[in-house]
Amino acid sequence: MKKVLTIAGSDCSGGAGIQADLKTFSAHGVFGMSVITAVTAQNTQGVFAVQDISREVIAKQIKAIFDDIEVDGVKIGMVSQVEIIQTIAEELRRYQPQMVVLDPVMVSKSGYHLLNQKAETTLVKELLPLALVVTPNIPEAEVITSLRIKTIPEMEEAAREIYQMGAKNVLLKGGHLEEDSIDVLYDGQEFSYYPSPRIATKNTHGTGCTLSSAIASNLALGHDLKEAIALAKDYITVAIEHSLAIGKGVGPTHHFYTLYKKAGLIE
Ligand SMILES: Nc1ncnc2c1ncn2[C@@H]1O[C@H](COP(=O)(O)OP(=O)(O)O)[C@@H](O)[C@H]1O
Ligand SMILES: Cc1ncc(COP(=O)(O)O)c(N)n1
Repeated sequence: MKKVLTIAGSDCSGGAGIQADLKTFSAHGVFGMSVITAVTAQNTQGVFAVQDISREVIAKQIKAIFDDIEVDGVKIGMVSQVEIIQTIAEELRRYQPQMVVLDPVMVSKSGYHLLNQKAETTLVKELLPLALVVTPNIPEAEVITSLRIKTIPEMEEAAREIYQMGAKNVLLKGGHLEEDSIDVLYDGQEFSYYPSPRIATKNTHGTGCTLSSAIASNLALGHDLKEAIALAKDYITVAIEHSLAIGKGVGPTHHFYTLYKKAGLIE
């Protein structure tokens, strides 16, 4: 069985972060592992508190996994602050995993800064070069590049800029566009496009976490990057189509729709 690791924050309400990542890994038939960087108190309505985990304990979690287990894929999500980013970067430089997907989580859908703003440049400097692909959403790409992004050509321009900052591949996600939800990949040579019609739902809590974990799973399973992204895009589209009206705010996506359907557990 392939083994995939998420390095991210805990979302107690189960829609985003570590919890979304582990559900995504399970739905892909890979063995999920987690290094927890922070514990958040959040739900579908907002983020109410964050307790960062100490850099020592983060480093020891990474060491405990890599010293013992062969890791086939890594996804990085919420990393909070400068010291935590430096610790993760140091450990990854030591163990050198090849299949790293970096989701540069900055602000929650409810507007809470999950990444200290002082750490934005550290994230780019330290983690971007270690990743095979970085998956910013439009607001994150705007922070990284200082560009304003509203159209596909503007997404292409931003993806080029992020590539020039040291990313091997840039997948700029289009969930925040007004029209269809088109994700744009730039590999330094050409653009590839992953379109889907916009699904009319407010329940998109954890979509970015889920997409990056699905890409990491597909890479671990042996797919090349373009294939891994295409399959992950299909997975997130089904997960949003069947998203769950749980809680009073922005509900989570459905990780197991296809599996449950095949098993006859849902109509
Ligand atoms: N309403 C929607 N309909 C269809 N796809 C969507 C929708 N919202 C987001 N997506 C897709 O979900 C994934 C996550 O995108 P996005 O919402 O931009 O990321 P984030 O959760 O980091 O803000 C992308 O593949 C995007 O195209
Ligand atoms: C612990 C944690 N990590 C990440 C997100 C971003 O979630 P989204 O994918 O909805 O932007 C979150 N809300 N909480």
